[in-house]
Amino acid sequence: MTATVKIDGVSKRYGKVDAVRDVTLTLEGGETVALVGHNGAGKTTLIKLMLGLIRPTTGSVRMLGEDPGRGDVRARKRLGYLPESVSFHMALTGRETLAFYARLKRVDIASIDALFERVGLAPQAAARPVRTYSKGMRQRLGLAQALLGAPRVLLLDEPTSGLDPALRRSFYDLITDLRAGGTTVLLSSHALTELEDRADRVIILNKGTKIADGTLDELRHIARLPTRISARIARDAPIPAWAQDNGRWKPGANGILETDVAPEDKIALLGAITAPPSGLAGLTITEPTLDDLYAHFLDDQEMSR
Ligand SMILES: Nc1ncnc2c1ncn2[C@@H]1O[C@H](COP(=O)(O)OP(=O)(O)OP(=O)(O)O)[C@@H](O)[C@H]1O
Repeated sequence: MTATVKIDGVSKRYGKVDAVRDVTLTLEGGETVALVGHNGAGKTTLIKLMLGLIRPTTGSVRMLGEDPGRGDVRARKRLGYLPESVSFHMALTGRETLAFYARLKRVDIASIDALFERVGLAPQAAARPVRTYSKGMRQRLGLAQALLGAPRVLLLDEPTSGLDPALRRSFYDLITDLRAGGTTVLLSSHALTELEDRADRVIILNKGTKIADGTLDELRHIARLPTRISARIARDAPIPAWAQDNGRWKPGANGILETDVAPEDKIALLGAITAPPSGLAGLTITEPTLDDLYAHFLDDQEMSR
């Protein structure tokens, strides 16, 4: 993989507000990365720095090897951006809107029909004024705009907010195709649950500082949060020896026994309870979710202040 985005020691200060503080990160080609953080954590500021819309107070930003702040059109063409709230001219049709952005980006207008198809906007819809569009259709048009010129880096700010589940699914299918084609996709979002299976890597920002960066497995490894094991014993089986350890197992609903186990003890415990005769009728293993990890890293940072 090759690095497409390199941010080195970047800070951005607005008056007395440190919107981004000393952030260093690298994104690779073909990687889908989730950028998560509370409101005001600095996500949009970081994206604007990557686009060259604002300049860092200190540090350097390199997008595809170039400084995005130089405003070089060729370099910009290879970046795609979907802002948090897309606002289009309501009187223009979808096709006119996309043609306008294609001209701005100096992209061949002949490519826009394929883009409409790619984001799932029918030709009849493309011929209608944007004011008649639903929120989902506007978001699709926004995505088509971001995809103009087949960017190698795509920066999407809250791309699925307000979309229904079917639209979200088709949105993520598109992201999967882009990832396969080698595009770097950065998704800024609050929707942690839906990102869990979609992002290769998660970056957590808090108050402008990067507090975690890794795959879900890496973050789980660092956080050392316990895994929950829920075991159901077969009704007609005698109570197995392992289930008699009242210090470990707590009774849950419907006769299920539950315990939280530390990462280093998990395999040994699973081996012990599944060894025949286990008496088990069911077993559920729940790893810490992205929500749990997010809360953990935020607490950790607050405690170390
Ligand atoms: N142009 C600006 N002038 C002054 N302060 C700003 C400006 N832009 C952002 N900030 C401040 O910088 C901090 C980070 O804002 P930013 O918009 O980057 O956060 P965010 O993580 O994108 O939040 P949200 O999830 O609410 O969109 C906030 O305290 C915000 O008020």
